Amino acid sequence: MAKVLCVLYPDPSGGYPPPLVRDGLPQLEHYPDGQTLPSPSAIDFTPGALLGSVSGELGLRRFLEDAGHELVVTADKDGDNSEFDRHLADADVVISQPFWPAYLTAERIEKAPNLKLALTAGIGSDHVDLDAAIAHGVTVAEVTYCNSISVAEHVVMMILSLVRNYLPSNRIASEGGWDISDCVSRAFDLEGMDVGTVAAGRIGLAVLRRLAPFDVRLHYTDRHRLPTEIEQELNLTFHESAAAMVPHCDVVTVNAPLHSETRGMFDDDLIATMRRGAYLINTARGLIADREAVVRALESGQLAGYAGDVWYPQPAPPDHPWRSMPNHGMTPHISGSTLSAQARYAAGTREILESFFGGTPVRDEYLIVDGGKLAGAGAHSYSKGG
Ligand SMILES: NC(=O)C1=CN([C@@H]2O[C@H](COP(=O)(O)OP(=O)(O)OC[C@H]3O[C@@H](n4cnc5c(N)ncnc54)[C@H](O)[C@@H]3O)[C@@H](O)[C@H]2O)C=CC1
Repeated sequence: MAKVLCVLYPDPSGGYPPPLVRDGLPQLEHYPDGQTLPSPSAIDFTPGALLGSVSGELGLRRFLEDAGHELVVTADKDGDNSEFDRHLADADVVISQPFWPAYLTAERIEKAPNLKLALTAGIGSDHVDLDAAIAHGVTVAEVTYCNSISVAEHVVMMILSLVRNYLPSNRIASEGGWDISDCVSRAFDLEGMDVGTVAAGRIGLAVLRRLAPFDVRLHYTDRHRLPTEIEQELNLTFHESAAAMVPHCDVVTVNAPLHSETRGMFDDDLIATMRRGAYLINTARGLIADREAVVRALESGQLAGYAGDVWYPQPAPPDHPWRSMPNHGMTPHISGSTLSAQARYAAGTREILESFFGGTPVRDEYLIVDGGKLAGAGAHSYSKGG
């Protein structure tokens, strides 16, 4: 029987469970491109409940224990003496969410001789050293599409928040003020702007689709070009690279995975080629943007705003400069962990575990690494040497 080690974020400060805000969730039929929603044999949780924190256990305990497996759930993931490290030594499966990532470094994979499956309850498996997983025959899988739309909605929210100067204006209202000049001296309409996405995969394309009605000019770059019908439908301008695209944009949104081609992409040099006063929204991964370059660009006014929810490391230390830089709209890593998304990725996690323990193939679109190489969604969207 297997040992499943699951790393989740801590419970709410007010205790678990938090009060239910709404009754149930809307029913979806399938994902926008027709991909089937997660399809485990059953679920042992109420959709809409908080599943991603330690006491939520992704709704997995009954299913795993009934099958005779051991489930260990912890939030204690960093440092050599962490509970994660102690249990990793004999774990068969590690489950982690990108919001509170258990960094599966090459050293940690080395110390986990039984490890066969690293499962991301969410999307984005860069917290796993994929080269080490390839070398050690560890399968890496994630719940592809589970929160792509959640993030796309967040991106649209952040673009509007920055361009319209929403957050400072809300603060002024909350603090009893009525300083209209202070609110509007950084506020613009999005209409007529050039908006570009680095990557037009599930999230990037969903952002483009959601922004089209705002009467903006839409741009994208991706290593896979979109079908001509979609380019025509959304009136998209394709660019060969991010470097070719960003000088033409007022707003840039980053929706690519973190790997060797994207690490540190938004550095001083690339940001210097952006329009003065451009906005950069990064909900992909913190390390795609150079931490200090972003701060410098906001301080000089080269960027009018930066927003996102991804940092490095996570959780970010209290003195991380992105917490205090000017004109930012940062949040903790939350966009892909709405209660709606949690229901999908908890179900998808169970689906992957059912395949893994049942000896049937994990859906190809869920695979990042398998059989000692990049596979499925991983072969499409990642490069080795991340
Ligand atoms: N903030 C959050 O809560 C979340 C963040 N994410 C991040 O967003 C990423 C993308 O997610 P999806 O759109 O669902 O994945 P996806 O696999 O559908 O799309 C990724 C796209 O990136 C493109 N790409 C890869 N390398 C590139 C490069 N060097 N230049 C240009 N394009 C490149 C791929 O061709 C693909 O079209 C994830 O890998 C993850 O890092 C995903 C979900 C939640």
